[in-house]
Amino acid sequence: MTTDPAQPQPSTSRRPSNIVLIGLMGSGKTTVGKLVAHSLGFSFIDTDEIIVKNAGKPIPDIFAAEGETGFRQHETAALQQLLNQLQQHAVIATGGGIVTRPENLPLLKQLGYVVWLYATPNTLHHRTAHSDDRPLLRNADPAGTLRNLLEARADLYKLASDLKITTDDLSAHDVAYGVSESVRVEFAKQSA
Ligand SMILES: Nc1ncnc2c1ncn2[C@@H]1O[C@H](COP(=O)(O)OP(=O)(O)OP(=O)(O)O)[C@@H](O)[C@H]1O
Ligand SMILES: O=C(O)C1=C[C@@H](O)[C@@H](O)[C@H](O)C1
Ligand SMILES: [Mg+2]
Repeated sequence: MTTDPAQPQPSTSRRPSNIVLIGLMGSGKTTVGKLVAHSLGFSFIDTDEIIVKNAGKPIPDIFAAEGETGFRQHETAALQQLLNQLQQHAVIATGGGIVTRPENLPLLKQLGYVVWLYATPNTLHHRTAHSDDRPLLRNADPAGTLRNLLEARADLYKLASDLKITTDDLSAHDVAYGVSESVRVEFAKQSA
């Protein structure tokens, strides 16, 4: 388990007891998020699911009809919706591009403790190659796209997160265990 807490740790004393997962497509936010929620007895929320429900159509159709800009507007609205109905004890998986709008970064931290699931583009490519439901990877060079997205977003993930977990050599269950144990310690500190 490789974790990297060596980044500025904002005060979390008044933040809700939620876990927010960020990272590129295929980093495991949805898969790991469900496992963490199950193991901690938390509820599970996925911003991609909220967007699909609100828009009444799947993500590729939203991109086709409204472009990436339209999708990003739905994404910010989903975060605002979550903050307006703020829950405790939830695991919130996000979409891979949630950090690309600067106004989303403070919203993520207001929602909870933010964990960046990191993997190399090669790993991400292997994990996403079987599926066609990610519009940004529907092109001739999805591995190159993932490399470019990592380059463009890495600093944003770092800025937005309280903790980074490198997942390349870990099963989804191992990652979930690492997240659960890290947040147990964090939430115990907060309530001390
Ligand atoms: N640590 C892991 N080891 C092996 N496979 C994994 C791991 N984490 C996730 N996967 C697999 O990778 C695929 C993508 O995972 P998942 O959909 O959870 O990613 P995501 O971060 O939610 O992506 P997106 O940003 O597109 O929503 C799934 O098939 C999942 O089972
Ligand atoms: O990384 C991204 O920009 C995306 C990731 C997915 O979770 C979806 O939110 C959508 O396919 C866009
Ligand atoms: Mg997901």
